[in-house]
Amino acid sequence: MLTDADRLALADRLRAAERDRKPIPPLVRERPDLTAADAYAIQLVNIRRRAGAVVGHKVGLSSRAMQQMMGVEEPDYGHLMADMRLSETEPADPARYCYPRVEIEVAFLLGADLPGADCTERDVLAATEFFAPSIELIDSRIEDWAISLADTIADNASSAGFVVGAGRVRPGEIDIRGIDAVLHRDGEPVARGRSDAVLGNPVTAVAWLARTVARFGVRLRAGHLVLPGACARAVDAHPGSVFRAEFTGLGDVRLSFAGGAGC
Ligand SMILES: C[C@H](O)CC(=O)C(=O)O
Repeated sequence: MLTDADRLALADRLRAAERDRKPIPPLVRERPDLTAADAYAIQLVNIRRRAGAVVGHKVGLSSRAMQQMMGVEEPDYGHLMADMRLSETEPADPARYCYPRVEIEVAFLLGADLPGADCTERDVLAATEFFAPSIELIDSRIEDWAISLADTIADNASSAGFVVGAGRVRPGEIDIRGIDAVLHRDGEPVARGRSDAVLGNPVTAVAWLARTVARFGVRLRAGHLVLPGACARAVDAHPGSVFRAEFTGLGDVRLSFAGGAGC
């Protein structure tokens, strides 16, 4: 376990990397003793420093496709902040990111608080008001995406932004395990997946999240958004990229990037 001062120093480095868009070497290279508990504490230091509200949470690395892509074997979570919300109509500025990638996810919009340590899949379905189509923009403040589990946890689960499409479907109106999703970049299909790629059922990922955040004194609240994890590989975004994702039964969602230079 790191000391509070060690954690603060690593949080400072990640914060500067994000602010200056200058990625840093993996934290575990310098601190091989960095644990997941240290990393969540570092994540929280930087979340508390940010202006604006927490509007939800994300689960990362909950599908085999993403675990294989990142070389990490277990899920983690991060915070979604109000200023991470992107627009379907306003292009995102690629210069704000280091190595932006786009993922397709079925979003959960919570209509009631979830229980913590005992949360079940039944609780998740009861508390979910709507499912919606979404895209998560992930980014790494660690050089070349060379992340270990602890690196990505400390770096807010590599989250950078999200956009939710207009479609809204209530649980009970759709088989949440059988939603097919396809991501198009510049008109070409570049990734496909099915919602059950996420831990067999995205509802399972949200129940896992509720139980896991409870260990850190956090609850998933009514009005919050939960992204349960990508159901397909993430795809690189470039200046000028235009993405559209289609979800059977849920509708579509778009995200585009302005032209210009990233870091
Ligand atoms: C590295 C990211 O957490 C991946 C992610 O967002 C996902 O798997 O979903």
